[in-house]
Order: sequence, then structure tokens, then C-alpha cells
Amino acid sequence: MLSVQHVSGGYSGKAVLKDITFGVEKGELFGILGPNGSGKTTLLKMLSGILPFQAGEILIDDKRLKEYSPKQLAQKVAVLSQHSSQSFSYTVKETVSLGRYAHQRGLFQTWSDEDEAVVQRVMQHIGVSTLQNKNIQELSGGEKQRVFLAQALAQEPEILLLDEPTNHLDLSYQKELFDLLKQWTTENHLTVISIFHDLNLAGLYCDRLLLLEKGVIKVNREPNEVLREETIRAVYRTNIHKFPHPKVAAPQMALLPERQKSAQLVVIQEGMLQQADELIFLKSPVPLRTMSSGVIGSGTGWYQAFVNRHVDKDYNCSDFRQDMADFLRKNGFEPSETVGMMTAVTLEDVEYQVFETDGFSLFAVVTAGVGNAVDASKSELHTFEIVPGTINTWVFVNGDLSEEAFIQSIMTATEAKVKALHDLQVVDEVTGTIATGTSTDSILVAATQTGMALDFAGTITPLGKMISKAVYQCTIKAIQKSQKRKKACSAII
Ligand SMILES: Nc1ncnc2c1ncn2[C@@H]1O[C@H](COP(=O)(O)OP(=O)(O)OP(=O)(O)O)[C@@H](O)[C@H]1O
Repeated sequence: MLSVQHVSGGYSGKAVLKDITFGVEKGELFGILGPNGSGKTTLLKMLSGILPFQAGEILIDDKRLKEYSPKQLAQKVAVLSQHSSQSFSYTVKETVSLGRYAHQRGLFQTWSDEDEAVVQRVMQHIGVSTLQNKNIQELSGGEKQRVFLAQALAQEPEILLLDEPTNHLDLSYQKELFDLLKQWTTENHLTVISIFHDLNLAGLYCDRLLLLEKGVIKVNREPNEVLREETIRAVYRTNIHKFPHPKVAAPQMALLPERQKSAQLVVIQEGMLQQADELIFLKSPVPLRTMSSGVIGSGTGWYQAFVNRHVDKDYNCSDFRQDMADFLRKNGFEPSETVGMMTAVTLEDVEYQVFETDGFSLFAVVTAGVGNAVDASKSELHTFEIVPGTINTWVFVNGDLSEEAFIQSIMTATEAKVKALHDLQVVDEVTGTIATGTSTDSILVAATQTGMALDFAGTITPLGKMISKAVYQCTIKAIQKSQKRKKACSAII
């Protein structure tokens, strides 16, 4: 569709762009990235025919850009520039209608039924129909931006060039705009070439990205290849972390602020654990990086409050997440900042201890009952029935864990729990074999992310050794306490 071949050029004979070569296919959503002054707008101006280039060739549908008349070019290419503005007092509809210029025929450029239909359709699509009789000067920045987009689309171009189109748009219009453009590329085969400063938006919507650095192409590939930490760090000269979008397969980038020297060094310890009527909780003075399987706050995140809620053995609620959120609010916790778990175990039987070694420490908290113990190797013999978790394991680490260490911590803690059940000969009552856990156990690993860097947590690493010991010992003691209570209860009965 579009082919840029060895293009160089700029202003007053000075080459801003040097030997640029790339192609864009029909129906692609193609992003142009680069730091300030790297030449993005200059490139867009050359593609739109506004700025002549000194060397090379630009072809649209195999025809040289220079061979298109302005009207022919306007039927192929529409531009939404960064500073779209107009000083005349046109209405919205009149402004959008200007986009039809390239399609009007004859000496008097008469307005056809088709022109009217296109303008109405486009205004409808972009959501500006209700504004059509308003004066453009009366609109907000975001509304104006949408009107100019409607004008560009009314041109019915095959290629749409956008210079940072989300400049004036709030979050929901940014999403709406790119959802719409994506739809036009797939359904109407519109080719979209857009400049982005927002790497995440580009990563989310573009089929391909071209990254410019000082007027040359650094890389031109799929978003996942272009948005690499080392590439972005080098080109933008800033510290950045790449992570996957939580809901779709798209790369995202997070800025990493410099850590303040005065940042509070917090140590999670016994004194922070508190017990109330129906819950055990720990409130950290700072958010902790967590990985957990809580009813609320599961997955990875940053949380400041940790709650283990006691529920009755027969607890049965169809919307247990909502129920937990209500419970947390009632008890003064903000659900979005809390990891919340449930247990049917008597909370007095909680077992906790601080473990220390050179350079770091951890605090383990375990509630364990084995009423619904299961042997994982034979769990298919069980019917599916949700019974509140009976072994809830919390591991707070006063250290700086890698992602790998978080996952290994969960493995190591699980292995230690399994061994505790094995050594106590806890039996799965359905299969009659030694149990490996209970059917709804939960785990939390939370770290301060300050102090010693702990990259690994496999069983024989320093962190792994400490987790193994802590979880094993606390689980044994917690199970023994709960078994003792059970025995005492049955003796009374
Ligand atoms: N009209 C102009 N006359 C002379 N030099 C210009 C002109 N427009 C831009 N430049 C220069 O060309 C270089 C590239 O500018 P350009 O606007 O293409 O960068 P950009 O990547 O779009 O930057 P930004 O992200 O800041 O919008 C810059 O050094 C700029 O100063």
C-alpha cells in the first residue's frame, strides 16, 4: 500500500530523516514512536506530501507520491494533525463536510446525496451527530479532536495519518478512538499510521511499530519486539519495566521512578499481627508486593492489609467475593487494598513466628485445620465441593524479591506444607491415603521489596531454606493445636 524507500530530508537542506525505508500494508494499524525531536512529525509530513524530501521515494499503490495531484492525493490520504484548528466560525457539520472536498466533482462542486450520507454516517460513528449544529469554537478540546477525526474520515481515505491523536482526549475517548480505528482497519481495510507518545496505547493497538532515533530507524517490528526494556531504555534514556497486559496479549511498559533515599525501611514482624472477633489481620505501614490466592487481592499486586477471616464450616455464599468485600468494609478495610482469605479454623490456633538470618528475615503466619484433607494424587476421587480453606499460609519477607523468587517461594512453601502433613500422617478420609493439603488452601507471599535482593527461593537457597523451615514448623504446630482442640471437643461430647 505504502512504500518508503531510502528517504532523507528535513528543513533548509538539513537532513532530519536519514535513509528511511519501510512499508505499510493495507489495513495495518502502524505506530511511529520516538523521543522528542526524533523526526516523527517530519516523517508524517513527508508521507502526507506537505514536506518535500531530498532523496529517496515514497510510493502509494506503486505510484510515486509526487505524481499524485493534490485532489488525487486527498482521495487516498487524510491527515489529522497535532494542532488541528480552524479560525472560522463553522458548525460541526460544516467542518466535517469540508472533508468531502476531494470527492466533489464539476465546476460548482455540488453537494451530492452521497456526500450527505457519508458525512452523516461518519458523524454517527464518531459520536458527534448530536453536536452537528453547534459552532466548532464552542467545543472542548476533546470534542474538537473528534470533529476533526470525523472530517478526516469523511474524506474516505485509504490511508489515515494521525499525529498524536489522543492529545486532548480523556481516557475513555482514547480507548474509544483506537477501538474505532482498529475496527475501521479490520472491517473497512483503512490503513492507519499514527504517531504515539504513549507506548502502552501503541503496544495495545498497533500491528507494527517503527521506532525512530535521531532521524534513523532503530527498529520496525511487532510491538512485542519493539517494546523491549533494553531498546526503550536506550532510546528514551529512562528506566522502564516491561510487563504483559493483564487481560490481552499486549506488551506494556511501566516507568520506574528513582527510589527516594528517605524511603521508609519497614520490617514486618510479630507485633503487627492483630486478632479481632472474626479475623486475624496484619496492617503494613507501606504497601507490600504480593502474590496470593486470596478470595480478594489474588494474583500479583501491592497490598497493605492482610485479613484471614473466620467463617463457619457450613459457610455457603453464592457471591463469596462480594460477601468478603462487604465484610472487609464493615471491619474498616478497603477491599482494593486488602488480600482477604477465609478459614473455618478457630483463629486462636494460629501459629506464627519470625525467622531471621544474615541480611533478611521473614514472618510466617499459618492457620491450619485438616477437616477436608485431600491427597492431590487421588483428588479425582473427590466430588467438587467448596469448603472454606483450612490451611492458610502467609509468608512476609523483609527483602527484595525477584518475580522468580515469588513463584519459587510458593513452590517451596507448598512443599514444606505437604511434608508437614506427611510427617503428621494426616489422612485423606475419602481415599484413606496421606493427604497433601486441604481442598481450598490459600497462600500469600508478601515482600517489602527493600533491603537484600533475593533472586531465588528454591528449597536450598537462603530464602528457600528459611521458607521451608518457617512453613514446616508453623504448619506442624498449627495442625497439632487444631487437632488437640478437636479431640478436646469430642471428649466433651
Ligand atoms: N519547520 C521546521 N523548521 C526547521 N526545523 C524543524 C522544523 N520542524 C521540526 N524541525 C526540527 O526537526 C527535528 C525533528 O522534529 P519533529 O517535529 O519531526 O520531531 P518529533 O519526533 O515529531 O518530535 P516531538 O515528539 O517533539 O513532536 C527537530 O530537531 C526539530 O527542531
